[in-house]
Amino acid sequence: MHVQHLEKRYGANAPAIFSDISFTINRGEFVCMIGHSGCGKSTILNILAGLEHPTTGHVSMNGHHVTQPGLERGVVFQGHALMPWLTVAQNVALAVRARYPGMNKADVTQKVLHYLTMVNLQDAQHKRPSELSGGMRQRVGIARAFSTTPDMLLMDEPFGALDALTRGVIQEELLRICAKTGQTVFMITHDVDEAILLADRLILMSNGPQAHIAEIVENPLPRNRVRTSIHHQPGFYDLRNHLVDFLVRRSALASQTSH
Ligand SMILES: Nc1ncnc2c1ncn2[C@@H]1O[C@H](COP(=O)(O)OP(=O)(O)OP(=O)(O)O)[C@@H](O)[C@H]1O
Repeated sequence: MHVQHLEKRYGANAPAIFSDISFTINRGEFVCMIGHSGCGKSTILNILAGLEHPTTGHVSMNGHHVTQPGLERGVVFQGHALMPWLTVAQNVALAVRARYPGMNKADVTQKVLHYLTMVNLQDAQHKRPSELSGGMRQRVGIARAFSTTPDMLLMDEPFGALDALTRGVIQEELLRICAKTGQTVFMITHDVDEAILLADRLILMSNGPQAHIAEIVENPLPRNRVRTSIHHQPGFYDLRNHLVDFLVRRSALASQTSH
């Protein structure tokens, strides 16, 4: 996916929320975007999803301009966006059938159960979203996105509402899936440790308004990262300090110098 010179303004005379946002996401790569609230991360993700349009600039994937949502791009939102009248299993099945129209019923059911088990919701498959906690609903949204095996997974703070234990399990599952399938991912997170564990590359945004990309950092830690031992790996604390220092100090400086 190529992202070129994105700028977003709400109103002709309004200041840009962000400008000149350009980056590439290579096939099989896991890219995280980090930045303070309001710098436009969700808006950028929505543009990559085709749900919003930039004021200027464009996004292309597999040689086509992204202008609308597509099944080859799976989105996990902060809010889960489930159909309230369908059960958990039916919500996931709906997505699987949309993505694979010819798949037989038994295969759909098996796929649904596989991804619900991944997020530990196999026992809740016949419940409706209103009967679930917020974290459980979020896990259904994650299972639904994974179940469609999209070319690119777009995730806007997908684990923010989860308890630490579930979060860890799903992070590890995500790493496993990515290693196995070469899944391409663009993810927004506020969590520095999560970004270091998951991302091959980190895009650091300056503060808004008129936010821009302050820095793109390659993760120097090798790809076989493991959550429980990553902090013992050489280079972990250097990277962590660099990111925390950016968020605490340099993100605001980067924004001032751009004005
Ligand atoms: N429809 C809209 N009209 C006007 N301003 C908007 C609209 N949507 C978003 N904004 C503004 O654009 C800016 C960026 O919003 P966005 O949600 O993309 O930021 P974010 O970095 O994802 O924040 P957070 O981390 O809090 O989710 C904010 O200042 C927001 O108020």
